Amino acid sequence: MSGVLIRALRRVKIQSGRSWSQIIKTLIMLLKRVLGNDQVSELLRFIFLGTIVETGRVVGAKVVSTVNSFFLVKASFKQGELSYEWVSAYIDHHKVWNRSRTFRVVARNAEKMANRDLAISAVDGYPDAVYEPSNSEPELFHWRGKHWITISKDEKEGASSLTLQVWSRNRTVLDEFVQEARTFYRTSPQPPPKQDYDWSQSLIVGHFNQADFSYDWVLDYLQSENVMADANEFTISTKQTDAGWNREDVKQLVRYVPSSNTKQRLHWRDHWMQVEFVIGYEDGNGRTSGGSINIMLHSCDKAVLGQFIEAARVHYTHASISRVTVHLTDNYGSWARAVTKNRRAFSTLILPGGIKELLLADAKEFLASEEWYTFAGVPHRRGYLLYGEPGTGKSSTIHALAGELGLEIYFLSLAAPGIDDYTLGRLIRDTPSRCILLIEDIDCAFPSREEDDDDEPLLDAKENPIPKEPIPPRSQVTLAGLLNVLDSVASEEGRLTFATTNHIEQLDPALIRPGRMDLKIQYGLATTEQLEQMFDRFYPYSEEALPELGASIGCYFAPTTGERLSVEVLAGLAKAFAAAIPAGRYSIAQLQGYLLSSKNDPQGALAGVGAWMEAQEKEKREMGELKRRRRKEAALRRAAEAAADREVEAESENENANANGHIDEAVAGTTEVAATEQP
Ligand SMILES: Nc1ncnc2c1ncn2[C@@H]1O[C@H](COP(=O)(O)OP(=O)(O)OP(=O)(O)O)[C@@H](O)[C@H]1O
Repeated sequence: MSGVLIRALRRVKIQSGRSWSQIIKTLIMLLKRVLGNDQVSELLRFIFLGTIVETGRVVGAKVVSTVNSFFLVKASFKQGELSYEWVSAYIDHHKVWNRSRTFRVVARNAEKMANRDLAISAVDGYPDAVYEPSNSEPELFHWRGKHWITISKDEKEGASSLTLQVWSRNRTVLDEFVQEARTFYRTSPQPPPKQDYDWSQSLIVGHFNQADFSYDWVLDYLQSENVMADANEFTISTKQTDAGWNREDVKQLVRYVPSSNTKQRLHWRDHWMQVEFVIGYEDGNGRTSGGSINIMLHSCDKAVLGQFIEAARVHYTHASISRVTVHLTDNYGSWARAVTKNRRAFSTLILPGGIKELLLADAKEFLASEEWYTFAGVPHRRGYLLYGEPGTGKSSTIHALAGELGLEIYFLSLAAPGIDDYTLGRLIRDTPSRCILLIEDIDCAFPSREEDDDDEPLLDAKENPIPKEPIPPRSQVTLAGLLNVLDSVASEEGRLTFATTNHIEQLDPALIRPGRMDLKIQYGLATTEQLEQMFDRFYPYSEEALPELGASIGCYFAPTTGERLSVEVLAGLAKAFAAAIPAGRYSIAQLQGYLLSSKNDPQGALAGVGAWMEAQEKEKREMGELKRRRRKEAALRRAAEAAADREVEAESENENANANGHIDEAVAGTTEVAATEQP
């Protein structure tokens, strides 16, 4: 074709100076010649037809779009939006995609699926084949039998979208559709899908940190609600301190603990919620901290979160009636997760007359008189110091009292790692009002404490007393820091502070003055009265006990005759037992250990007590001997080391002196040489 054009152009000669009419004529003539060519005219016909078709298509599309916008209402829903979940769940429920002929086959546990039609369920404990429609073609949905809706889905990893075209001029159909999808989603008994999106814009999200007490309430409550019922990812633990999540298996050896960042759904009082467990890190003592529970409520009513927290708190408090909660610190100076112990009945304490009653009455009176304290301008706090021999019941009293008063214990060891003046202050501020703050072995914290109560000075080979080794400070807490905390405003909120020590004489008087330690109670070794009470407690008599079942609580037999021991015989044995043991010689803990060895044989217990005491005395003597020997060896070693150090020092002094002498001599020699060399 280009050849034809070139030939035609060659025939035309355009000379300068010709008029425009001649040029036009020439061009027309040229055009005629070109058009006269068959190939050119064919080409032009194609161009013309193409233009008509394209124009028709554009006009048609314009008309369709105008008609669409006139007769259709369009809406799109993006993944990550709650509205997308409503519509997705709703159209899944109406099996809109079930007509699809394109599937993605996945392996799932179909038992809990909302749309089970799409699963080939084998019920053999193995995952089922589940058909997920992966339709890119729009589907026509005849909604409510009268409205046509075209639904198309654009599937993209994490960014899918749905587009709806409602065949109606009226937007109210779309409104009704969305409203119905929303209601369906909200009231559906099916759990909503697990979500990774940040929906804090539309839903209420609550974070409960492990360091906060609400964490314990929520954790306890969720356990009781069996929130892990449909979980399938666990960490298996045999530690009793780990929270077990299988409600029926509380006492099982193996515990199922949520794995890191597990998400669960829970239907709570008509609201769905997503519960996420973020597992903390374990410190050197095997305690975890830094974990949290995040709860996303399918509601945007903050009151629902409030109701949930209140329900958790009430449940926790109620459950605590039969147990005592003890909060412990972690390695970073924060309160870590609490442990709970069965409550100890106050009546099981064996203390000399009146002490229990005095303590209980004092604590109750204190807790009940907050107003009076405010009125009198006296800080509302009370300190108790329980001191005395080990194993005499100091800690047991505090635990029993906490159970009796329904208070939680915040246990502080001043020598624990991570506890210094600063963290101590923070810990105290973080405890709630109305609790028991327990500082055990308060004397351990300060350097004044001596390891040994044997005051007899040790002598070296020349009978000179050997100085005692200074004991390094065990705690980073200073006395001033502790006093500050005990006097702080944070301690004035109805807190009972209990401190225990075996060495009251080593405590600074400032620490135990009234106002800091208001009531001091001495715990001594077992008195005759306590011994008798203890025997009674170990071997009670019960009318209800069935002798035919053999020895049991409340029913004992004489090993020789096989006769059941009457209440009078048991009382006589108790008196004889108390009389056989010298008062103020053994602690209740020691005697408890002995009696446990003949739990069902009170006569045997009485008969064997003499031998037991002998063994105790022998052991005590041997222990005393061993301790003295060790101390002596250590002292001699220290003395030998000190002597060796002195020797080394003396030697080095000698060497220095000698070296200085040589240098002086050398210097003198040089002078001499220099003098002789002079001319
Ligand atoms: N007075 C008591 N009444 C009842 N049980 C007691 C008594 N004293 C000791 N026990 C028992 O002895 C064991 C140790 O008691 P506990 O820990 O209360 O003694 P403690 O005085 O606090 O000892 P430590 O000073 O060594 O801490 C516990 O099992 C407790 O049941």
